[in-house]
Amino acid sequence: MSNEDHKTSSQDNAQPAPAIKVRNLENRFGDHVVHESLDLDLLSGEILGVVGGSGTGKSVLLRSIVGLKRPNGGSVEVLGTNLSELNDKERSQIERRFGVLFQQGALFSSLNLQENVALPLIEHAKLAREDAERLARVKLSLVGLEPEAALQYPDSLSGGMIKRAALARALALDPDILFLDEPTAGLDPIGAAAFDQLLVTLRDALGFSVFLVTHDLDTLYAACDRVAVLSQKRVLVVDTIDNVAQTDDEWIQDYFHGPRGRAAEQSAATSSTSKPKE
Ligand SMILES: Nc1ncnc2c1ncn2[C@@H]1O[C@H](COP(=O)(O)OP(=O)(O)OP(=O)(O)O)[C@@H](O)[C@H]1O
Repeated sequence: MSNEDHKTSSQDNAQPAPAIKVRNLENRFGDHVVHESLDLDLLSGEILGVVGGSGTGKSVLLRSIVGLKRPNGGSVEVLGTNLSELNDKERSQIERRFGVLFQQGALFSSLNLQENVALPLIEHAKLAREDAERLARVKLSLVGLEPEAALQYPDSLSGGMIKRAALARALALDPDILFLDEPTAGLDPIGAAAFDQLLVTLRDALGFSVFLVTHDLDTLYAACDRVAVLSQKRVLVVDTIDNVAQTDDEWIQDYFHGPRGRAAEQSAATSSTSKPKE
């Protein structure tokens, strides 16, 4: 079944152009085909959760959209522009509209937090160091870090603080689209829930779109407007979580209706604060 078959009825009504439109995507490494005829839209302003079994190509999909892997076929349109038709300069202009947070956080350990967040502002926005660091402190407070954290180094911080700082850096250039690869991996459940809530709050306030690769069922329930499941080299289904969970597929049934899935569903049902707006 294609993505088109799974559109919710609200999507059939007038919708803004998708932030990202992936069509017929193919990715392979040698003979190993990872994606084939993969279609997916990231709707403007939505938080889309991308899930699938290990090795189904979630990270490769993210990397091929943000320009870290050139697809072997198909097209990726970002904000109405087909990436394959751009020269290097045009492409880097589009890529500046992306914020990316990888699983490891990837902060520079030799720089304190404000220097880490200031770096893209100095390198890409060409701000003077003092202005960049002032703006970096604003970004750090936006993600809920206290002013004292600005001068701390990554090694002295908790996992949750590092994720927040990495998020502040991903937001440094006011991106239109935020890409997150397993943002809650390694966080305790309370830290992970706080991160999910922060993501929803920032999306509501700033209006960016979010492409979020995750294994975290709680994140899917708490933060995602829609969920895309990767399987058999393509997107098997993309829809609201409730509709996805009803899809007749062995992996989906195990994932959503196994013990962890039931616990996440129950926790989402009893939570009064974390559900994003439809
Ligand atoms: N640079 C690479 N060279 C060769 N094969 C690769 C490379 N990157 C990824 N792959 C392969 O592509 C497939 C998809 O990898 P990917 O990391 O996207 O999976 P994933 O769905 O994100 O998995 P996980 O949930 O375990 O992180 C895997 O079989 C992986 O081994």
